[in-house]
Amino acid sequence: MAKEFTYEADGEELREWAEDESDVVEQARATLDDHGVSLSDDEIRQHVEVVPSPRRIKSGADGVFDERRRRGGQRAAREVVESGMDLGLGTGSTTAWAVAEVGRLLREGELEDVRGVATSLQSHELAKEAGIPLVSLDQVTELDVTVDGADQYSEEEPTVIKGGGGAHARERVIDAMADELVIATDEEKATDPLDFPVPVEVMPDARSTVAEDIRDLGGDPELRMAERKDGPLFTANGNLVLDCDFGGLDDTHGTADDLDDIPGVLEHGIFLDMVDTVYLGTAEDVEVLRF
Ligand SMILES: O=C(CO)[C@H](O)[C@H](O)COP(=O)(O)O
Repeated sequence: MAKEFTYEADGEELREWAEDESDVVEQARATLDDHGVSLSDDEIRQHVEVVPSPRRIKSGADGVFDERRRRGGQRAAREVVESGMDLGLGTGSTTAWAVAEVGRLLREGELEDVRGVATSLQSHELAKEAGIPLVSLDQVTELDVTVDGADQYSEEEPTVIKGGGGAHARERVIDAMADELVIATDEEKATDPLDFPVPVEVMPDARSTVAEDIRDLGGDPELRMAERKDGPLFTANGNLVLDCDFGGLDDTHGTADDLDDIPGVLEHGIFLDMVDTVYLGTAEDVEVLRF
């Protein structure tokens, strides 16, 4: 978890964040000096909160500190999570705010007896840091709620594309186990038709034949490369990911069925008929859509 300082000076909101508290205090002091405000270190610390660390999140600080994502994730956690629940914890920058918020509510005693099941190592680590008791996926068969994110969202049906973080195989299992699947996302991801390249997890040895089948369907598959490692990205299941650009998805069900039928495809990122509620962070507020 990182640390964030927020303070209002002359009607302006001052914000600083850092991985460590000592760094954020130093940055805050410099910013306050620029605004002619003098606070002691202890006073600064009173304006410091625990926030998700961008370190392990693909979209980095820009994604994590996007106000719309913060708003959508936090509000979803506050409104749907209740004491006693078993909770699926999604992956990505938006759900990171939901996980952090559940942790805060547990620390402050507003929630109790919540157990989380993580959709990825990223959300597992974050939940651990946030103080959410975790159980492994094979210890549960049902969940009350899963709060997950989306790479793109269409109100038609409603449908989401997932897998930008490469966690969509495990996300599908945990999303499907929940009585209620809540998607926390932001207005920029809402579009119709969906045109985000569909992440397809494939058996490593089958990547060429699967790519050929995807081209026959009209898609343009691109092997996802790792960052800070030579070669492709391997998922938590030891597989590869083909990001498949179909242009606009005019027939989402048809494309999903076609991908399901390709031997060697472990999972794709088109999630149909699963979403119950969407928390869409907007510039000023959060739009809640129930299906
Ligand atoms: O599907 C996912 C990971 O596999 C994420 O939920 C999706 O990439 C959205 O992430 P973010 O909220 O950071 O935009």
